[in-house]
Amino acid sequence: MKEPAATGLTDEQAAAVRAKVGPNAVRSHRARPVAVLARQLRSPLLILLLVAATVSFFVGERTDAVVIGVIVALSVGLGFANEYRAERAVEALHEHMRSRARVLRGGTLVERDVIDLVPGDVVQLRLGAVVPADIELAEARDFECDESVLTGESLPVRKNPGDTALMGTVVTAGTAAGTVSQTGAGTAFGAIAAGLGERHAETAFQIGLRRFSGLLVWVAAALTAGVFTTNLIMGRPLLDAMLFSLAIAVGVTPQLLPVVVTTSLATGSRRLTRLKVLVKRLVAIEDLGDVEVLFTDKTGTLTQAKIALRQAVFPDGTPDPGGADGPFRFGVLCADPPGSTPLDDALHEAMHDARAMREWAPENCRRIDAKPFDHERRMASVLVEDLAGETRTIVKGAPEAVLARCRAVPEESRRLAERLFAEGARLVAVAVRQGERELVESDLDLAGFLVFSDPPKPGVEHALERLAALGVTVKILTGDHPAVATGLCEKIGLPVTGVLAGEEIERLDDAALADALPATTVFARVSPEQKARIVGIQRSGGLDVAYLGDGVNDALALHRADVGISVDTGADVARDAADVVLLEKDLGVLADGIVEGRRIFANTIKYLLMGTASNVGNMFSAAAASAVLPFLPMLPSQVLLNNLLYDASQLTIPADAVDGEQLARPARFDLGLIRRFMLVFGPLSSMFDLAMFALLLRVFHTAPPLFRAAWFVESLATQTLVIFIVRTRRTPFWRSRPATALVIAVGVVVAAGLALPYAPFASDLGLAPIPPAILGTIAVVLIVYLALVEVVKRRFRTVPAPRGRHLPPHHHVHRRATPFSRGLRVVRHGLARSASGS
Ligand SMILES: Nc1ncnc2c1ncn2[C@@H]1O[C@H](COP(=O)(O)OP(=O)(O)OP(=O)(O)O)[C@@H](O)[C@H]1O
Ligand SMILES: [Mg+2]
Repeated sequence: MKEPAATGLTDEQAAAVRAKVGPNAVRSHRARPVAVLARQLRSPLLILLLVAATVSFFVGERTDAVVIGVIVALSVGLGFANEYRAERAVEALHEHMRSRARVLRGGTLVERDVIDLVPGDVVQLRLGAVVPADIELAEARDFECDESVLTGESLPVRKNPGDTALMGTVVTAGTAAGTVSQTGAGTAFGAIAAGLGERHAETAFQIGLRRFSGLLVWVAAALTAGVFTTNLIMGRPLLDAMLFSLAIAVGVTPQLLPVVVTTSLATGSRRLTRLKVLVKRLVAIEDLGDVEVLFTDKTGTLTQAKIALRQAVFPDGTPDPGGADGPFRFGVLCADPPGSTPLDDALHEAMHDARAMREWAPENCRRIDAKPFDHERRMASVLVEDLAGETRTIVKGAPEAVLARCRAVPEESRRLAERLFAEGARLVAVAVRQGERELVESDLDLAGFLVFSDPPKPGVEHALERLAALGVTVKILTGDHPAVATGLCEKIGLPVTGVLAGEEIERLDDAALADALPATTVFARVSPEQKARIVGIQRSGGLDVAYLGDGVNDALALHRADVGISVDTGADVARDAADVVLLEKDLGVLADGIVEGRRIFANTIKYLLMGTASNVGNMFSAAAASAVLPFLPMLPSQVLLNNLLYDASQLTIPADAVDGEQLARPARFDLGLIRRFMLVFGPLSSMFDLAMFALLLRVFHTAPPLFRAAWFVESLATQTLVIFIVRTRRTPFWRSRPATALVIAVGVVVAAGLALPYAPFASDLGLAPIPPAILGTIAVVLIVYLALVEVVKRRFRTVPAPRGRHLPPHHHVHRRATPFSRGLRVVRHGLARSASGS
């Protein structure tokens, strides 16, 4: 077996093992061009079409077959380019967000990317961390893991030395260390993640989209079969009938749908990055848009987190000048090293400022023992020995916790604490016990209080107003005192309907707590577990819950929330637990993120409504016309070209602007609405097409090339221009301004369609130039059609979105798997290292 766990592996040994067993990854996030291309070609329709075109090239119409080939290649290229770009965006996100484990390498504790772990590595685990591999525990102190991601069991499981902490589970209590026994795909977690496939999780929205595509597949199948048989009955050549019906089927199916969704998400993530919001998984943007309740911690979100020591006072309230026996000195002696907690940092800062006038120096005291600050106990204590050899336990922490351990607390000190709390100060009590040789935290003497200030952040009021306007309820979960939290709420204009303190929450069972949630704005003096419990109970009530926090004490709640949001400068367990990382801790950018999520949703719906309303209608008309006309209303290649141009005009929809009123509430996918939309607007647009046919045949007596050219232009113009009406619920539609990109794209496409019949290669496409009289007719038909859609769309105005939980299955596995994915860069790095190691 391997050498003792105490020193772990060296980096070279680890690299050698890794060369053999591979990285600790459960999936890969590399954008692979071949895979993306394969996805574009996966459609059986396209393959059938290409086969038919090839056959026709050899036995029949050569130009038509070539044109079909070119158009199919163009649309595959279009889909490929867009989807590949989106995949690259995902890849870039991953490279931003590596997660690190604490591992012993060559006897020293270092941080390494989780995917670099190998069997034999000795790893340390702490509260809130995701277990980075299967780890056989050598030591464990009060250690518990939440294994629900593997077992579904939500109660934490106790782990003792000899047990295995399982990859992907979350440490809910205690600390532990042990040796990695299995990594990556060899773990249970790896097996589950692998079973879900390489690609990211489908959101509820994407599931809805898939159902919707399923619906269209049926429409397409029915249409194709119908068109094919009628065309055969009408005596058209088999190959023509086949090509035509396949082209219609291609026209009906929204091939670009997946592309539009991923492009929307990628565009959204780029915009958010500019706003200093990083999303770890693209789909998290959509989750952001659904947020209904936001829990947030207090420090740094609502306050400036510029915590400064305002004053130190003796128990009777007189100021401490900073002498050797005052609370200030004791507080400094009890502070954890810089960087541990904001309060201690403020103490270090204050000491630095006041250094010159001190007759004592902390260096003159020797630290014999220490219990660092812990969010559960809300206290820190040390045992120190001064130059004279005198020993002293110093305890500092939340006044409730410290005063409970003092032997006699004067009534005036309690009143003093109450008063300071009411003023909104962050307050810490300091108490000492002299003479003992070991650390004793009872029968203390109160030395005084340290009063810290942490002013509200400017701009918070405005951010809260925005969130309220977005329908998001904000609640505070803080380890601080209730009076401080409510005082702050008053200052920043957050109406407080109710306050619950940790002790009271402890006494409530889940049902009672669930009942209390709606009326409670402030949860104070809550422990890390309580934060997570509150988030969990709020979620089980059916609302989408986000949690914003940056401390070690926030990690559990971040894991539990639908959307975990942390801050770049926060504790690393918090950052690892989050889906969204803010580069600046600011509620305002969060509102931007929520808006972005909803914008993407709204734009995708636009694309769907467009596809069903006009595209399907057009294809339907073509099918119907082929049954009554003596010739094909459009050649198969023209159907495809028409569809390609239409698709191209739709590609800018992800960048379109969305009306404010549509962003005000989270929206839910409503298949019913889309179906109704299709049933009303499909026939409506077909009616106009059929009227156009009648005019072309009866009034203008057109020959096939002119007939096809006229209808090509009319159908392209109606189906693309209608976007300006469908994209907004406002009437008249011009009260909503579309994005310039959309206007340009649609304009260019319509112009191109209009120009085609006059192009030198028009006859190759089977089109003839359109005379002015027919152009005029097209314009009239177009205007009447658009006007009618404008009127009818009002009927679709208010459809209350169904609410309720919608997170798809395996959401948590996908989310937990994010850090364990391997990208190009990381793999190369690993190879380079193992090469140099050998
Ligand atoms: N370094 C420290 N030493 C002693 N006591 C501390 C220290 N840091 C915090 N406390 C006490 O513990 C309480 C809870 O702090 P904690 O950091 O758990 O709150 P929190 O939930 O992070 O608060 P917030 O919501 O404001 O971020 C504080 O109000 C304070 O009384
Ligand atoms: Mg905090």
